[in-house]
Amino acid sequence: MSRDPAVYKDPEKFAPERFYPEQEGGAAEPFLVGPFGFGRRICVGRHLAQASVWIFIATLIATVDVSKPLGHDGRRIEQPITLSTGLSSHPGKFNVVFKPRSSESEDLLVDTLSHAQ
Ligand code: HEM
Repeated sequence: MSRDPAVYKDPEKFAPERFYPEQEGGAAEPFLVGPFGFGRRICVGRHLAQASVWIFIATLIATVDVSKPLGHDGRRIEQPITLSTGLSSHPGKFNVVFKPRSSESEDLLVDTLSHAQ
């Protein structure tokens, strides 16, 4: 459903801006509805789940740089991206480096984590 070329232009491409409204220069492609079910038994936690993912991603991209790991030769290690198939699809294992953007970012993350435990 999420990769139907009749609904999504170039559906395999990672293009979050596809969901922007037309007034903001986007294609206004529809948000997915399937992952949380349908009808009267639709997931009651969907708003909490979506808000939690939003906060997590926003925190991550605001505070850390995410990059490919370096090999012994100092070059970035390229890794194949694989996806499982089935009822839901998960990415296969790959390594990344999370590096705080600044000492302030690092302090913020450490402080936040210490309150979460
Ligand atoms: C990304 C996270 C989540 C996904 C993908 C997800 C997905 C789903 C799906 C597919 C269903 C079945 C809907 C159907 O039968 O049509 C469901 C049901 C349900 N979910 Fe979630 N869910 C998520 C997070 C949560 C959270 C955070 C909570 C609670 C805080 C929650 C509570 C429930 C409950 C109670 C049901 C049963 C609803 C019913 O049968 O009336 N879910 N969820």
